[in-house]
Amino acid sequence: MAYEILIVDDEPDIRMLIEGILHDEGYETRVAGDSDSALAAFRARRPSLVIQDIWLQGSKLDGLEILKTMQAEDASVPVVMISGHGTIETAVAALQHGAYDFIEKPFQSDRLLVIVRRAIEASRLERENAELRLRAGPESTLFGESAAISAVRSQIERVAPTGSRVLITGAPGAGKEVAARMIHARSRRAAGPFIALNCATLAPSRFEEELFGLEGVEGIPRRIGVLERAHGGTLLLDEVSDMPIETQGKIVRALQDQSFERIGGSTRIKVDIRVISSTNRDLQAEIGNGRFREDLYYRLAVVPLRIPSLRERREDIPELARLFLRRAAETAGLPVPELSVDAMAALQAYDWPGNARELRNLMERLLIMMPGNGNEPIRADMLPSSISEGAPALLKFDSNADVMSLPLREARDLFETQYLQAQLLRFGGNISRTAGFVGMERSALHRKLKQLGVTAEDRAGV
Ligand SMILES: Nc1ncnc2c1ncn2[C@@H]1O[C@H](COP(=O)(O)OP(=O)(O)OP(=O)(O)O)[C@@H](O)[C@H]1O
Repeated sequence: MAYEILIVDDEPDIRMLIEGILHDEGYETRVAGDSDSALAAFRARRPSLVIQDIWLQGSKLDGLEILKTMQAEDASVPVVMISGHGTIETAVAALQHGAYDFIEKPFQSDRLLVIVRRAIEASRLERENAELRLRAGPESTLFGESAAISAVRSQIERVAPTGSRVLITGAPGAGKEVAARMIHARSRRAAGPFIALNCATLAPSRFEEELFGLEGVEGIPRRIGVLERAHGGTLLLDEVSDMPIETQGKIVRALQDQSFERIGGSTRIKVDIRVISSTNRDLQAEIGNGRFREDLYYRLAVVPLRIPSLRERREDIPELARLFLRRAAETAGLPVPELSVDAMAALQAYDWPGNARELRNLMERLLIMMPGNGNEPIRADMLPSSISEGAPALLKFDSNADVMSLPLREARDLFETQYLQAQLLRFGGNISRTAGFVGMERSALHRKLKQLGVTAEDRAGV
């Protein structure tokens, strides 16, 4: 099947020129001259790629706004921007809004074709990767060597075989579902099903049918709910705080009796299920404002388990980053790239509001977008600017010409300060582990930090 490319440019000559170049290479094309027709074409049939001019005369939206709209509707279609002279800043903004690349006018046809080929290949790999990930099955081991995640793992080992209900709390993307799968995999129910119900994405009107199923009547087929499907195994109620309050009352009863009726049915169905729930909200507060039933809370939170955010365990970042890169490379059939020291330090200094999920997505994107397909190490300057800008000052040391104007003692103090700040950041501010790594006694490190004026705040990296 030929790839189809949508060309959006207000100048008919340029559109024809690009069409000609692409047709010669066997690509199919569609064209649009303004934002309305561009978006209509995009919505009518997804192209394999969009080539989008930044400046469009007489168009409702400019190229950047069209890009944002397309990305919001379907980020899997790569967009290559065309910029005229003096619009490089806009082109950079386009990259930040998800454009794959940009090409400056006037351009050589070879250059355009290289970018087009690469963009299509990258999006094909990205799609394949997502499919393979689904097939490879989800993660059921919480990786990481920090004290915080090791403590979570030992709690899991203890609680898994008991069959107790567990309430897992933690920020979005921190690994709550991985923890739930780990509990299931290490329980006596491991051979039974693991069913996850995401309460945040389910429409309130569909909730009860999804949970309890439907007794088929008069032409409506019978539907089996998740409570029945999870029989003999584990049911994860993901984002449980989003369950409608009326449904909460019904699930309390089902949990108490380990039995329920299908909607429209009158036979009680007995099940044997372990329920694990997860939330990123404060359920006590939800109880306080009447959105969550207290009796359900006490039934679910027999054993509470908190998954710490990634920024509370920065030591785990290198292992997780390498793990995610390796997984992505294996599924894409590409070599596993190294992460340079400066890239790793920048990753460790970043706060990861999206937690492990954000790290995983970034590693997958880097692998696919990298030049040289994994043969070169990933450097800090290849990371998004929000991450590379936060890299510890140490990394800029080499290019810091000012240091050459300092006497040796001051230059050494500056180096030691930056070096120790960066090392403390790697170890989450933990003095003992930092001391062990840099080869100093704990007390000597304390003295040194005091002498250099490195404060507790610098140590925690906040
Ligand atoms: N410690 C870990 N080891 C391995 N993979 C992890 C770890 N933590 C998270 N992941 C991966 O990060 C992604 C997000 O994890 P998960 O879905 O468990 O987060 P979550 O806390 O349930 O998120 P949400 O609150 O959005 O439901 C998944 O792809 C998961 O495989």
